[in-house]
Amino acid sequence: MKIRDWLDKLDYTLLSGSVEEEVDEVVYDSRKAAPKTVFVCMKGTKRDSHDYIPQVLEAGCRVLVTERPVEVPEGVTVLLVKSGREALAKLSGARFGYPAEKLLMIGVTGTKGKTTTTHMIRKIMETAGKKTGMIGTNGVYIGEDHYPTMNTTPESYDLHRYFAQMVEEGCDCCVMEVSSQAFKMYRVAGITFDYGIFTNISPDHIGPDEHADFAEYLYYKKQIFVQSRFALVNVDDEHFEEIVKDIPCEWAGFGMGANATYQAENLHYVSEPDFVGIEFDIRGAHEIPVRVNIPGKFNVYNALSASAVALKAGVPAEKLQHALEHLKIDGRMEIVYTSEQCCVIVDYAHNAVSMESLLETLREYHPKRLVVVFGCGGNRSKERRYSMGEIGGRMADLSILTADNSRFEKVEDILADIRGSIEKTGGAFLEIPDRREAIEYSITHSEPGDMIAIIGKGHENYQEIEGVRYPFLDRAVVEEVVSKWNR
Ligand SMILES: CC(=O)N[C@H]1[C@@H](OP(=O)(O)OP(=O)(O)OC[C@H]2O[C@@H](n3ccc(=O)[nH]c3=O)[C@H](O)[C@@H]2O)O[C@H](CO)[C@@H](O)[C@@H]1O[C@H](C)C(=O)N[C@@H](C)C(=O)N[C@H](CCC(=O)O)C(=O)O
Ligand SMILES: Nc1ncnc2c1ncn2[C@@H]1O[C@H](COP(=O)(O)OP(=O)(O)OP(=O)(O)O)[C@@H](O)[C@H]1O
Repeated sequence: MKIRDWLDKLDYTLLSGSVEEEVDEVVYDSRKAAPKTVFVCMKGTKRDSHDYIPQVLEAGCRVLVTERPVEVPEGVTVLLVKSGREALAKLSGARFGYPAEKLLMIGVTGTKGKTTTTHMIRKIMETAGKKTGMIGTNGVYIGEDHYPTMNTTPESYDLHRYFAQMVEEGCDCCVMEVSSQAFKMYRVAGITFDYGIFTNISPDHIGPDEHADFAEYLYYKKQIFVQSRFALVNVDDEHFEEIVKDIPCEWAGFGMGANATYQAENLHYVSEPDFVGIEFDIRGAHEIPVRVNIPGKFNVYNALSASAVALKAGVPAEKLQHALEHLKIDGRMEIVYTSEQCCVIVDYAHNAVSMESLLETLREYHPKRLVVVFGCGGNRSKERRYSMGEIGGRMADLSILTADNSRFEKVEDILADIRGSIEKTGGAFLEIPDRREAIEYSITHSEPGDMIAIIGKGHENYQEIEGVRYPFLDRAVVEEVVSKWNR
């Protein structure tokens, strides 16, 4: 392979050397440089990898992609580009033979609901016999294999590597979460999504190393429209008009509003001993009644957009109905136990906005008592402790305060911060610093008809204490407690 073979989508200026140089790999970490690799330099948020060029050349690399002219020994090939990250994305696509073009690509962006919606789409597609790879916060799923990832949307090189693996393993489809940060950092540059979903937007991810302000956050989220053939947009979002302003692709709306092409009507909250979820009718472009096996009004939106994509992709209504009725998503409104006595839900809600919407939606099921077990992470903003404490006190019948990744702080100190705000509300609360004991207490002291929400960690399978991650999975603890308690 010659570097020339990977340059068809790249805008570059050849500063030295030759495009006839032999190559066999693209790398963006100097520690992986070797003979026949192309090293792509970029200015990161912490380091500028142009600084590693001497080590890279030492390791035998002969082709560099740089954002500025650099001094190199004669014969070294230097390709000058505007953005190293964008170049990495384009080169990686070429390196793996553009695997995304061989898959039905579905991208999901938005402040909330990305993980849930991608899981729903995968379940529906697989029920319809379409093998589907998935990439997002919970990791990468290809067939029975699962790979953890550092970011919601991994770096472009890794994305193309996973797409190639999906193609190799016979996937028809790939559904992935696309964070606004991914658009900003060109992780998905050059990819066209057959369907792009915009779930919703609210102020989040604004601050150092993320977005300067809400306008920038919205701008990057809207890139989904630039890169999609067809988009689905939440018509009920507070910012709907801004979202669809100057939208460059074909699109349809989903939501409860009459202007939605995929509209939800006749919504019912179902709470039966063996089924807790939502029922509604999809109206508009189709007329299909569905039952979704996870509770929460916001899951109507997640299920609607997932259904819209599936229906557009030709999935039969009965497959869609079957998939939604038998859903289970790790750590997202996951019903771990349900009986006449109580219903235990594990959810990832870990900030005030998601905690509030979660408790609000669980209230609609009219539980005898709504009990919430939660804590807050250590060495993070204290504001979260005050706001989550206030919401627990105001919206739950009982809050059980406990550990949640205390990191280098004492759990008791974190709980004291939460206590400060919960006390002001007059809401009932208990402090049980050990998370296992807190979960156990919530179940063994339940009253018939209780709904217990264990929140904050969702799918995370560890507790982070003083720099060490100890195995801990809320779901497993609930299952253990319930089996002991039922004996
Ligand atoms: C702020 C940010 O997004 N940073 C991302 C970025 O890292 P960076 O630019 O800071 O990297 P850097 O450490 O400065 O290094 C620059 C370059 O030097 C190279 N290097 C480094 C060391 C060395 O010895 N040799 C070398 O060549 C690195 O490989 C890199 O190419 O590129 C890395 C590789 O792709 C990402 O893992 C990293 O995400 C960090 C971990 C992060 O926290 N990102 C968050 C903000 C994020 O992306 N979040 C969204 C989710 C948001 C949501 O929930 O909606 C996500 O998609 O995960
Ligand atoms: N459509 C939605 N609107 C509002 N809240 C939602 C929605 N879907 C899920 N949630 C709530 O937000 C939490 C996170 O959901 P999910 O993981 O699906 O979103 P995400 O976009 O992937 O979020 P994150 O970027 O934090 O990983 C859920 O646990 C639930 O409490």
